[in-house]
Amino acid sequence: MNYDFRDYPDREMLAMDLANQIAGELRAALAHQERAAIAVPGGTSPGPVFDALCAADLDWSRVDVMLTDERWVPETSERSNTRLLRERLLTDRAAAARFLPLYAEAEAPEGKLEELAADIEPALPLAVVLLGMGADMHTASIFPGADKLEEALAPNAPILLPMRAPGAQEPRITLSAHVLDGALKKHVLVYGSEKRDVLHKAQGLPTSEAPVNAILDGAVVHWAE
Ligand SMILES: O=C1O[C@H](COP(=O)(O)O)[C@@H](O)[C@H](O)[C@H]1O
Repeated sequence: MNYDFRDYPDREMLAMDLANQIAGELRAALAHQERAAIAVPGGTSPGPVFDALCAADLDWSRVDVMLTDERWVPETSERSNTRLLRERLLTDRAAAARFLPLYAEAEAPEGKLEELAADIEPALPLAVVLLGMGADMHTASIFPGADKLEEALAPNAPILLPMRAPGAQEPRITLSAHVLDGALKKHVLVYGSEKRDVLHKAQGLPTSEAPVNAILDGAVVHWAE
């Protein structure tokens, strides 16, 4: 597994620097293609990166923004990744971007998979992906022990999968590993010594135990305490 590990003095510097890198990569993609797609995580880590990225000076009207994964909850829920995205990324200059949702009102993700994937397919491959990682080595909503883990890691996986896992409070929907790994530029955001050690321990483990390994090759890991 070959990835670049960047260690920052603090989270604020990481957020500014990472947002600048991503903005540069989106600009570069837009210089030679009509549209560029970016997938970003939810959870507790990416908010400050979104706060910096939303002000980036680039042609957001040609950018497709999607989540790497979503919890199957409405936007009114505090746990909605879409809500975080709308509040912290799809604002300021980035309000001009096109949002491709991973949630639609339905009891369970299964009923909406095809509809949601149909909108995402023309936007692929991703120009940029930003991923998070849980302390259990999950990334996006590809969890160890999940019901559709093997399918999500398969090279011929569909774009989207529903996912239920012991480590997840609610049903999830996730981009598959090959869609995430197929991004031209891959970034992983990790805070704190516990997750740094977890990432280190993931080295050499099979992707079934450490799903994050499925996307690490060629990625840049951005870390701050
Ligand atoms: O549930 C999720 O968790 C991961 C990690 O989140 P964090 O709060 O530990 O940063 C996140 O990357 C994913 O998008 C989210 O749905």
